[in-house]
Amino acid sequence: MTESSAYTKRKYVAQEVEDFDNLPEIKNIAKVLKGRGRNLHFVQNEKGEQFLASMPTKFRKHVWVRRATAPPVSRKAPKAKEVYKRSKDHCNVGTIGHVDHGKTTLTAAITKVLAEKKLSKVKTYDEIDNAPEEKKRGITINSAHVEYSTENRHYGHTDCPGHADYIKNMITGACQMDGAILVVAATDGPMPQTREHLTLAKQIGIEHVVVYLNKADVADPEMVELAELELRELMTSIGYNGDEVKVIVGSALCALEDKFPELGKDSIVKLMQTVDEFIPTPKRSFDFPFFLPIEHVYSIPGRGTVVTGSEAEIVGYNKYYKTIIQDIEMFKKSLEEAHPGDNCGALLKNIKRDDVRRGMALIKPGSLVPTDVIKAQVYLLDGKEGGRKKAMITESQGIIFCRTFDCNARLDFDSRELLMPGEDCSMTIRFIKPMAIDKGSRFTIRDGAVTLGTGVVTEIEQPMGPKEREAFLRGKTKKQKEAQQARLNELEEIARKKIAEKELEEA
Ligand SMILES: Nc1nc2c(ncn2[C@@H]2O[C@H](COP(=O)(O)OP(=O)(O)OP(=O)(O)O)[C@@H](O)[C@H]2O)c(=O)[nH]1
Repeated sequence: MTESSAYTKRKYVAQEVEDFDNLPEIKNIAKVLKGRGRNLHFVQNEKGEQFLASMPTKFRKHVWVRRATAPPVSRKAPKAKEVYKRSKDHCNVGTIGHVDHGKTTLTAAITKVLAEKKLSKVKTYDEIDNAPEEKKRGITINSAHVEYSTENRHYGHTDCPGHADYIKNMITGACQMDGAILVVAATDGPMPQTREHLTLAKQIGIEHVVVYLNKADVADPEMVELAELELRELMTSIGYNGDEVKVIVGSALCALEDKFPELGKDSIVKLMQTVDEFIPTPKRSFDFPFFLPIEHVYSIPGRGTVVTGSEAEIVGYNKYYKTIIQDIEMFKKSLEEAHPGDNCGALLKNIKRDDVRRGMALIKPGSLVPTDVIKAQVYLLDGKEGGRKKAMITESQGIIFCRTFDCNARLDFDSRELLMPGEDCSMTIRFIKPMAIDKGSRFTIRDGAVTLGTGVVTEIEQPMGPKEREAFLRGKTKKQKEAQQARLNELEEIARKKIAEKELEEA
């Protein structure tokens, strides 16, 4: 084959990759390419298949693509898409826990063990953690979605990242869960992200957690016992019933490698029996208009029913688009109708990839007016619960995480200036952009790497008018800032004294 014949000219649509938040693996490659005057682009062919290609910085619509990197063109008629059959109740679970404690290994092991009963397709460790399909489509690679069934239920399983840097993705992943499998390595016992993931799971509203005490193949019985004891204590301190929680001891790696069945395969069978028994299928509400929070091309559990051909609106981050739902898929199977709790993807008419971002919501037209002002009841975590030891002062800034969105906001307390750790109060929260949020939504407030508190929306207020918004975004004048700083110093002093007194009392 000559060099020139290795290229094909086709009308591919290319779009530069700009957001690397969920593509850390290619971020460095993109940097190197940039130095050479080339950029990474998502390229889409006539069939809608997407892949990544490096191209000169300038955007071009007609691109030369190496044959090897272009998707193979099948001469056969395309296979009819499998249809999702609703023969069992559907439940969303997932693995949470500290980095390297074995979440992905366990996810792979569950699919392997259930595949022996033809209840799942085997997903290897690499398929889950490397998700080439996801990379190709330019969606998140940090939390992976797999499906499997037991005799009783069909499961959507989200494997969350454990690393502290990816907490944002963990929150999005955990929002989809009706119950969680907490993975703890018996060799380490509970670690910082074990606590953080549990705290966040509790705040998001995950009431049912089953524990898999992993790596029992390399931990001696005393270590396993100690890890279990520490974990039960930790869970109690976070508000779970640590004494009653179900703990399954085993080794995901042994299950994956077909070694020591009593530690491996048998523990996975026991784990899934426990999940079946102790994580109840939530009652789904069909009465509300549909609301699907967007996580790139995936949607996470919503309410109401979505039918293909439905008109819909995309709202959030001060954007509004009208669209039509052309197709719905769940785990690559076609759905006629999406039900609340389905982990589905929707194909939307006349919507460009860049129009939509994580955190927006696909809703029934007119069912929700996005707002930038809400009233909420907020609880400030104390140090023992994974929060800060510091008090929070009115007019503080924070990042609000709600379903799949995160947005900067200002917190103005109602009728007080100080909120001590362990206390709660009502407040008005102003977002920097109108967001898709409704009464009763639960959210988490974070500041950098720390979870500050948790809240629930009590009222949806009218969005700010243009003048109010402009003033809000402009911030305070120099004089106002100086006056505020002086008051802040006074309040911080009061808070310090209060905390010192409390610590003295406790001692
Ligand atoms: N000995 C032993 N090693 C295990 C076991 N389970 C997982 N591992 C190893 O632990 C390491 C981390 O496993 P992962 O499954 O990637 O951990 P993770 O929790 O998914 O990690 P993150 O997704 O990065 O948070 C890998 O080298 C696994 O082979 C086990 O049961 N026994």
